[in-house]
Amino acid sequence: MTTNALLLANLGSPDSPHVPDVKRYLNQFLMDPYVVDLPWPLRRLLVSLVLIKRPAASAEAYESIWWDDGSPLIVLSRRLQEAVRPLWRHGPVELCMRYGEPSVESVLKRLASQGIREVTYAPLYPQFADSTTTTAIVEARRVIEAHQLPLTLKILPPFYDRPEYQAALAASVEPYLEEPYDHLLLSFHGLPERHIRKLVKDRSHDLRAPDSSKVTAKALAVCYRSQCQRTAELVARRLGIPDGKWSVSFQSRLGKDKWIEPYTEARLDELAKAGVKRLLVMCPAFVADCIETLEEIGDRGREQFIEAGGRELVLIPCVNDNPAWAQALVELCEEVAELPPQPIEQPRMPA
Ligand SMILES: C=CC1=C(C)c2cc3[nH]c(cc4nc(cc5[nH]c(cc1n2)c(C)c5CCC(=O)O)C(CCC(=O)O)=C4C)c(C)c3C=C
Ligand SMILES: [Fe+2]
Ligand SMILES: [Fe+2]
Repeated sequence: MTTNALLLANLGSPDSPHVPDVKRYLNQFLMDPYVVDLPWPLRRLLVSLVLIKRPAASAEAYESIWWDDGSPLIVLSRRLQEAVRPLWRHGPVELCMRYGEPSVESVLKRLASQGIREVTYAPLYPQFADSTTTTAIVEARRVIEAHQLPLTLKILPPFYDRPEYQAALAASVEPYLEEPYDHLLLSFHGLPERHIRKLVKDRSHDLRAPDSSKVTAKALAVCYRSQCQRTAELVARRLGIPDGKWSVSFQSRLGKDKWIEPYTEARLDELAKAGVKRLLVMCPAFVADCIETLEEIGDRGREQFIEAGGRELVLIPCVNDNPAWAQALVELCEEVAELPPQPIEQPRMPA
């Protein structure tokens, strides 16, 4: 194999937890047509309205979780990069972020200038969504085309059901099951239902389905909610958690649209009211802890659960830089790197 760089791509964070940086980051993020999928004038209007109050609220949330060496998402992604480096035998291992720094553009340009010609590109999202996977791929292709970079991309597909990932995920949860607990909640990042309806052609596809067993392969390939449900079923089965002792929910709703359900906020109340005292929560839409896990679940969610009558909420860390996850990621990426170059598909256009 020729020199093949591994490029890990995650979502990104603001440069600092201060309002101007958070506002710039939110503007870049929310103006992405794969995230807020409205025609430009409407998107601009809606995002401008969100940018009146949200930057201050988000800045306060970022401030509360920020580490000495930066945003947890970035620091943990860097640590993963370091853990992967000695395992990847084919070339350099780099890290980029879809929003903020280090940008996809700066890293791809640097790789090309170093003489790299092949890049294994790994969007670090276990489940597929246009607002994460597609936009990460479209941005890399845009950069290559705009700067005429002599790079071939080999892309890691979503890996929610891959045994390598599932084993690493389950191993990260196992120690938390040793003490008695009442329930395990798997809280995934939410998504407007519309994002899924656009992709699933089958009108009878059920966006409320309590399990993934009846979902067709075609729908599963593009339905984020079904992939989340399948992720949870596989990990619960692997860990031997009985049905009824685990459930799925979706967090981080923004705006007034209908997002996929059940909402995590509602589930936290329901579980406390149903007598759950010691609740474990894991967040398998994320491979690195971030504002969504540490602040939304670890701080606000915990407070809400206890106010509703629960006793303890234990937030299980993401796979982060666990050696088993670094090894699994390398195995998944090696498989992709060994494939012949993929034909360039036309990316699906937003909105
Ligand atoms: C329309 C809004 C949003 C969609 C759709 C969305 C999808 C989505 N996001 C992630 C992963 C992450 N999101 C993070 C933060 C975050 N997400 C949104 C909005 C949407 N996300 C906002 C406004 C924010 C910023 C924080 C806030 O103000 O609440 C993060 C963490 C970033 C960090 O710096 O820590 C991640 C990771 C997924 C997986 C997803 C769809 C599947
Ligand atoms: Fe998000
Ligand atoms: Fe959030």
